[in-house]
Formats: sequence, C-alpha cells, structure tokens
Amino acid sequence: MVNICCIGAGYVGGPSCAVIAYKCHDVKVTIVDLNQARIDAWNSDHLPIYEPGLEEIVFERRGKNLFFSTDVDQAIIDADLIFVSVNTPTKKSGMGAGMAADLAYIERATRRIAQVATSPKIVIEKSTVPCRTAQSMRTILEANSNKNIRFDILSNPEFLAEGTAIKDLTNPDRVLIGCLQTPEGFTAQQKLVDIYTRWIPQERVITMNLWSSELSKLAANALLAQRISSVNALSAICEATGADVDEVAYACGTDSRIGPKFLKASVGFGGSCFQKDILNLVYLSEQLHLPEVAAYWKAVVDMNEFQKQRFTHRIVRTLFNTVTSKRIAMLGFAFKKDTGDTRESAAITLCSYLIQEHAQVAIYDPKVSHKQIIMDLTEPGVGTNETDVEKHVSICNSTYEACAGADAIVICTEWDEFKMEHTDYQKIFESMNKPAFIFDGRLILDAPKLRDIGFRVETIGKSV
Ligand SMILES: NC(=O)C1=CN([C@@H]2O[C@H](COP(=O)(O)OP(=O)(O)OC[C@H]3O[C@@H](n4cnc5c(N)ncnc54)[C@H](O)[C@@H]3O)[C@@H](O)[C@H]2O)C=CC1
Ligand SMILES: O=C(O)[C@H]1O[C@H](OP(=O)(O)OP(=O)(O)OC[C@H]2O[C@@H](n3ccc(=O)[nH]c3=O)[C@H](O)[C@@H]2O)[C@H](O)[C@@H](O)[C@@H]1O
Repeated sequence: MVNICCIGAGYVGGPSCAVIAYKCHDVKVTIVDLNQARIDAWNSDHLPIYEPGLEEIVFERRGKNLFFSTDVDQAIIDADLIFVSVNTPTKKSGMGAGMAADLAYIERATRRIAQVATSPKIVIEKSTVPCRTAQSMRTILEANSNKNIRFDILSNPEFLAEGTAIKDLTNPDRVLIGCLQTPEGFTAQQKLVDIYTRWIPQERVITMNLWSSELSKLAANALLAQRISSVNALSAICEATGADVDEVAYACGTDSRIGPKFLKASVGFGGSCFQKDILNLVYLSEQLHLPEVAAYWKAVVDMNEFQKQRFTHRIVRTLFNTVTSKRIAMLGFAFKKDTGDTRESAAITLCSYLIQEHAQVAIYDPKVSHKQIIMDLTEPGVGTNETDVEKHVSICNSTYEACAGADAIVICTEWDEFKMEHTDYQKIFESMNKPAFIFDGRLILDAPKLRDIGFRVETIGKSV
C-alpha cells in the first residue's frame, strides 16, 4: 500500500489529500498538523474549513484510508511520499519584509523530515514557493540526514480556488509535476504521475523541470490577478465616461484569444495568495536585478489598492461627503462567495476606511464567524483597533438585520443570497433611512429594478 503523509492540514493540504484518499482507496493518506484544534476539527463533524462537497469526501474516507493527526513524526516515518503543504505568508519583518515569502514553515517541516526519516522519501512541494526553493530543501535534507537516506524532491503546485476546491481537484485543468532532470528525478516524478492518473487524464498531468514548475505557479496567479486589475482599471474609465464595464468585458472576452473568464470588475481581489504571490514575484525580480519587471508586476497590486480606495471615496462622496454616524450595511465579508475565508478580503480594507470616516458599519456574512470579523479588523496594520471596532462595528445575523435603519448598503461579496431573487429588496428599502443608497461592488444586482423600488444605486464600472 502506498503511504502518503501531508504536512499542513490547511485549505490546500486538507482538501487536496482528502481527494487523493477518495480517489485511491488503496493509498493510505495521513494529514498532519501542529495545530491540535485544527486536527480536532478535521476529526469532528464540523470541519475547520467550509468547502462545497468536502464533508462528503472526508466523512466517506475518514478512518478508512484517510487520517488526521498531530503525530507528525510517525506520519513522516511511515510515508513513501510527503506533501509539504504548510503556509508561506509574506514576511512581516527582516530582509524582504512585506514582499518575500516567509519560508520558515517550509524549512521547519523539511528539517523535521530530515531528522526523523528512516527510509527513502519523495518530498513534494505543494505550498507555493519562490523559484529554486527545492534547491534549499534538498540542501537541508542532505545536510541534516546522516543516515544516507535518499530524498527526491518534486514540485507539485496547487491550482485549486477556494469555494470550488473539490471540483478543481477532481477535475483539474492540469496538474503540474516538476522534477530534477535526472533518472532518479524521473522515477520519483512517475510515482506521483501514477497517483494522479488514477482519475485525471494523462494529457492533463504535465511534467517539466523543477524550476519551471515552481515559477509556473507564481506566473499563473500573477496573470489571473493581472486580468482583474486590468478590468478594474477599465472600470474607473467606464465610470468616468458612461461605458459599462460588463459590456466592455463581454466585448473583449468574446475574442477567443482573450477569453471570458476572470474579467469581472470588483471591489478588488482578495484571498490569501494573489497579493502574496505577486509580491513574491516582485521580490524575485528585484533580487535578479530586474527592476522594470518588478515594477510591472507591482502595478497589479497597486491597482488593486487603488480600486478599494476609489470605491470607498465613491461611497463617501455620494453620501453627501460624510458618512459620520451613518449606518452602512456591509453585505459580505469573505474574499469571495462560497468560502468562509477572509484572508486579504477587500471587505477588511473597505470597513477600515469607513470606520476611519466615523461610519457605523453593520456587517453580515453567511459564512464568516463574528469572532473572525473582529479578529480581522483588529489585526495590526489594518488601521483600526479594538476601541474603533467596539464603537463602530455591529455584526449581524441576516441581511435584513444589517440593512434595517441603514443609510447605505455596500455589496462586498457576491454571495447568491444577496441577489435579487433571494432577497426582498422592497422590504429592505422600507426599513432604511431615505434616501436609501446601494453600492454594488460585485455587479450582482439589477440596478433598474432597484431604482424602480426607490433606491439610489451606484455600481462599480457604471456611471449613474
Ligand atoms: N488557500 C488556497 O486556496 C491555496 C493556497 N496555496 C498555497 O498552499 C500553501 C498552504 O496554504 P493554505 O493551506 O491556505 O495555508 P493554511 O494556513 O490554511 O494551512 C497551513 C497549515 O500548515 C500548518 N503547519 C505549518 N508549519 C507546520 C509544520 N512544521 N508541521 C506541521 N504543520 C505545519 C499550519 O498549522 C496550518 O494549519 C501556501 O503556500 C499557499 O500559498 C496554493 C493554492 C491555493
Ligand atoms: O494560489 C491560490 O491560492 C489560488 O488563488 C486563486 O484562487 P482563490 O484566491 O481561491 O480565488 P479566485 O476565484 O481566484 O478569486 C480571487 C479573488 O479575485 C476576485 N475576482 C475573481 C475573478 C474575477 O473576475 N474578478 C474578481 O474580482 C475574487 O472575488 C477574489 O477576491 C486562483 O484562482 C487559484 O488557481 C490558485 O490556486
């Protein structure tokens, strides 16, 4: 029986390895983490992350060929293949602070593998890492294991998006597997290919060299984020000219060379990875003495910040240049729909700007806990502290509760339940202060219908 260990039971390690267990019943998968609470949750009825379809998979395989544990060492000892799926956040201090990836978690996990392994291992980079990290891992593994154990390193970046993780994992566009171009490297690569091709067509399992594979992950995220920043930059021109960003995106997206996906204007992209990975690419470019390349990619992040700021300014300007003491209902706090994840959510920045303008912000999100919202708004660097949050934020349990008595509604996340067919906007209108404003930061509402009800509607990428 092939034995797989996954170090890191997070958004990537959990679902990606649970799907391997689900698709390959003869493979034993043990997902380990140092975080006891997270492992307890994986072993309970309430999984630590919300992802459509995940529960079914975990509940079906858990205790059969899928295990969650904090016994990292034993799982390493038993494994043939080890996925390293730990977090790689942006460095907060020291060299490269605010840009470079913090590789401390990768290094700790790698050292642990070197220290406890007693048999050959294939170590797989699943985390998103800077180009040539596999070289550092190899050096650590070889220098710290005096038992003459063979370690092969593969790069197998993950392309799942949150909210569609199970769909992306069971039916991916492609799987990338990079290896050293040596006979041993190819043998190790083939072992992983043999696992994925159990449910993914061979032609979608792409093999290449290690460094191409590592860089392709950063490149893919940078290109996706660049499309959003491009359409958001166009949304500003639309608002100023009377063009409609949905129409422009449609017109451009029907060109088969451009394609329709990832052209939805928004309040700005969020999520744990886009910004982090682009900054990582910016840092890499700077290290390689390519300042023009660094500046090119940095502009994608700058445009995203500008979009959030621009949207807040539009809110304040429209509400007669002051939001002091006005109740603003913020609908959605997650960085996108169908996830409870709030990492780098545009809603955090918008909320912080509105608090700095002394608004009363009433937040409702169907999947984000009250505790998480408070934690996000009091994080160092966000611009708001506990006193601000206590004075200016109320967290609500429904759209109707958040909107009652509000001067304005701001759509931050495109949850289906905020769409017109699921919410009674007539009832909401009646419960609001007049004039009642709606700022649609996700282009999910039918502005003409809302205007018929009596709302004043402002939509991103559209002028009134
Ligand atoms: N979240 C996403 O949608 C995607 C994330 N990625 C990448 O995957 C990597 C992981 O991301 P997430 O799963 O979102 O992070 P996460 O923060 O949800 O999970 C990482 C887990 O690793 C654990 N961990 C850290 N060091 C450890 C160690 N030495 N031993 C055992 N456990 C340890 C942490 O306790 C944590 O539970 C990152 O590099 C990220 O860029 C890639 C594609 C998608
Ligand atoms: O490396 C990662 O972490 C992952 O990052 C993204 O996935 P994710 O961040 O989960 O979600 P996306 O669907 O890409 O959305 C990211 C952000 O962009 C926004 N977005 C997306 C698409 C669009 O057209 N417009 C837009 O504003 C979303 O609302 C969200 O805030 C990528 O899509 C995944 O392929 C990648 O694996």
